Amino acid sequence: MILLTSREAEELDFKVMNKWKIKEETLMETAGSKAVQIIERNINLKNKSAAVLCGSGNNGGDGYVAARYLKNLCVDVVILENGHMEKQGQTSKHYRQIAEEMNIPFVYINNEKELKEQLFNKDILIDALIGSGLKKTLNNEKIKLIEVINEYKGTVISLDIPSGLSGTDGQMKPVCVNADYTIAMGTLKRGHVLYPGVEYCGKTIVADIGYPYIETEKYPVKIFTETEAEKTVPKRNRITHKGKNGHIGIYAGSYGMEGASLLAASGALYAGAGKISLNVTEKVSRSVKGKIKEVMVTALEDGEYFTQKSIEAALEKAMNYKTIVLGCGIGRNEETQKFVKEILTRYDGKIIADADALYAIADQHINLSECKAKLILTPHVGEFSKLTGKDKKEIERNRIDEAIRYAKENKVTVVLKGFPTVTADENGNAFVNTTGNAGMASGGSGDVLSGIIAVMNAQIENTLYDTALAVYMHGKSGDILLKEKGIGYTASELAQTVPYVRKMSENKK
Ligand SMILES: NC(=O)C1=CN([C@@H]2O[C@H](COP(=O)(O)OP(=O)(O)OC[C@H]3O[C@@H](n4cnc5c(N)ncnc54)[C@H](OP(=O)(O)O)[C@@H]3O)[C@@H](O)[C@H]2O)[C@@H](O)CC1
Ligand SMILES: [K+]
Repeated sequence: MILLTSREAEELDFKVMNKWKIKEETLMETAGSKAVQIIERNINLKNKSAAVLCGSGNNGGDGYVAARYLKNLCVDVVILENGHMEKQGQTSKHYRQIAEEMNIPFVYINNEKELKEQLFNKDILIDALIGSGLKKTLNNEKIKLIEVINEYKGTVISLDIPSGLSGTDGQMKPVCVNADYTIAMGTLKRGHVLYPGVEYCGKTIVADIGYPYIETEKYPVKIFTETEAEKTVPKRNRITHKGKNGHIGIYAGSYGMEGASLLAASGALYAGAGKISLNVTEKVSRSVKGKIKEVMVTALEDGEYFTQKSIEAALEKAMNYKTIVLGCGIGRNEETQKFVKEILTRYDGKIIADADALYAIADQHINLSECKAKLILTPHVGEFSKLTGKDKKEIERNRIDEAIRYAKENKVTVVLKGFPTVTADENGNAFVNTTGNAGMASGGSGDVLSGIIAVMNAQIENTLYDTALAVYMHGKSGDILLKEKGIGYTASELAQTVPYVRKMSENKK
């Protein structure tokens, strides 16, 4: 499912009207009627009263149409208006006139007091004040109206996007309607899934208003949905064997951080790896050997952390693997960072570079476009800030575009972890993930993810989809655990829940 900025949404409307000759009247009629169908499915409308607050733009136009369908369902409906109604477009005017001819009452709202009076005793408010046409910061008049809406106790349904919320970056300008439901017209906008916008949308439901999919599928940023997971998840036939399901090589852990290597191995194990080899140093091997029976452990060199001494042995072993995980808990010693640099520049397979490997890339100024390996980088915002030299807040404000830019510039796949996690590839395509929860912000969760990504990349053949699927599964495991146990579930449990998620997606294929 595509995810658009407000500008892209505007551009898509324009294309649909001009190239595909679907008229504005048709789009607005469909938007308003679908909205009421969705409302009817979610709320009992019997004996209910509703106010539809319409602005002067096309969002208000959707509101007039919705008011008509509500009236047809015998809802006691009033239309409230605010804004420069004289600049209303022809299509909105047309639907306004129909509502007038149906004797739906109209009230112009001059100030917040009048809005408060009108909302008194109304069960439902349809917010059609401002949609994706929001420009810059709200004026005082609109801010006060939105504050009244946010004190209102009835059910609030925003058409397209809560008024005051930016569809592009999910920021409030500086306030926005706090909706119970948001009915997104045609497509999701970034503001519906980015923080803090996502907290103000309530339940977001997309109304299909008939955009031709050939036009929409061209947009490069998409949500990785359950449907994508079902289509992408690898399916095994009966004659499979462990060699076919991917031999995963993990180079992880150092003295004191042994657990990271085991968690990456658990991620790979429960995601369904064919074989797993865990490569560590002698001192680490003493504590990890035998901890996971299915994992083969090899000590590449003596000591507490990897150094250049074991590069040749590491590269020789790497020839056996389908994908490699590099970096979880390896530490940030200069010698370890040189070990990372040699692997990245000399190995020509697929590497999932995580945690300390990302620090090595930044500290050793490794030129990623010169690396032979096909790289998947999995930074959280702190690591991404280290890689790019950018401020964390700046990255958070623009996490989708930042991930895409970095992936394109460095010819890598990036998994920018956080809320929401963004998986971007070198061609400028990206998936935004909507599974996962705050319980996953705990030690070891990222190590598990690296293992899952390695397996999905070993079992399917499209890096962007494989990686996005792994991110989806990881988050979904967290969602299952949150429901069953609550916050406090562990990274090990996250790994152990992955088979259930995989089964859910496989069964629906
Ligand atoms: N085009 C189509 O075919 C389709 C479009 N569709 C629908 O149209 C919507 C987009 O419509 P749009 O572009 O007309 O803008 P829209 O969101 O109604 O807001 C404009 C008004 O908001 C106000 N306003 C803005 N900024 C402000 C500020 N800072 N401070 C204060 N006020 C501010 C300003 O009003 P004013 O107060 O100046 O009168 C301005 O006129 C879209 O979300 C979807 O619902 C769908 O039906 C599908 C088909
Ligand atoms: K709205």
